Amino acid sequence: MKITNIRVAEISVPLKVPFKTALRTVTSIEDIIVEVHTDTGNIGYGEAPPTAVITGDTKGSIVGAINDYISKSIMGMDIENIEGIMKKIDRSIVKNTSAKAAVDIALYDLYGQLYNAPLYKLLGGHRKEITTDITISVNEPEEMAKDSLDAIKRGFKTLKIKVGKDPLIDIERMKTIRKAVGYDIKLRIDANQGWKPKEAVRVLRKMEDEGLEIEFVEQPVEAHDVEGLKFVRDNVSIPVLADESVFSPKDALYILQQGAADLINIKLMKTGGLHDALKICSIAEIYGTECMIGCMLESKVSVNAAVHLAAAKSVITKIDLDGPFLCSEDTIEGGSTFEESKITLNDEPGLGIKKINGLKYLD
Ligand SMILES: C[C@H](N)C(=O)N[C@H](CCC(=O)O)C(=O)O
Ligand SMILES: [Mg+2]
Repeated sequence: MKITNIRVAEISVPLKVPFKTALRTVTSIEDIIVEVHTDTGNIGYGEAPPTAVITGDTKGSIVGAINDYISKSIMGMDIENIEGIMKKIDRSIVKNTSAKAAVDIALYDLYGQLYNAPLYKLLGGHRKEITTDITISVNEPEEMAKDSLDAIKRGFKTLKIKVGKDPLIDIERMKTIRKAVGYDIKLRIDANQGWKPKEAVRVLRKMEDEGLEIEFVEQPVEAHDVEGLKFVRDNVSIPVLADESVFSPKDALYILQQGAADLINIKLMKTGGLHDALKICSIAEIYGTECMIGCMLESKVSVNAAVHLAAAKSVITKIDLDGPFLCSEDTIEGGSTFEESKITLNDEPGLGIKKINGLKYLD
């Protein structure tokens, strides 16, 4: 099965409500879709979101990296040699992890098709169903409490609450939400780098003293501030999860060697796809550290790849794959089924994606 063509397209899907974090506000998913075509007529699908504030990747840079560097480096190669292909991609251009992820995902889709097996079975086959949280955007406390109750009505039992805007209001946000939802619902928080280390310790200790039962705090301080992350971890009881601080397997190793986090958030758009995400799983296992699998604002294509990884690997114990639940429409036929908080895998080869509607090709 040899690579004969790589096409890129745009997909646009409005969100149900604006997605707001300490870093940005977004109203629709505007992602790049990749199709890898082969001499056997098979097509592998991938996706990349332009999350400039986190990965540095824009739509233009994703398309340029794929067309001008990645595609050229692997054209004509055999899918059977996935290891060789991944080495070529890695050496074709530095950084550009979202572009690399889109192509990597499409190639793993083809790898599954080549061996007529669903990807999660090739990668480990640990389970067939996973349960995700859903994100509550950062807003005024009352509005967030209402959004939380709405999410619970939709069937979600774990909420990921965005904070990191203003420390005092963040405490108010969590008090109001906990009061509204009670104690049967798990609350995890994501500050998206919004606090300074000492500020984070003050806010989190207050949340502990108030008995708010926070499952973990995600990325309390700036991405580069590993020392600050460790300071937070050493001074609060709430477990600390590293998100923006960990892109590559090397980053994961460094964070764990420094003892700077209790948990690692793996996102395919940070690792450059499944190939390096698998390495983080192995590193985390060696350190006895559990992982979360997360996503950016992605639709069902790349989230499906993350679903397959999560289903394959037992070290991934926390799931934040709510991208498709945030979308107002589903333009993708096939793949895993997203119902309430449950994501169920099917046994179609690869990712099982049949067709993507509404694509605007860029060639
Ligand atoms: C969508 C997911 N639940 C999430 O919250 N991801 C963010 C980054 C999303 C973005 O800004 O595109 C995160 O975990 O930081
Ligand atoms: Mg995060």
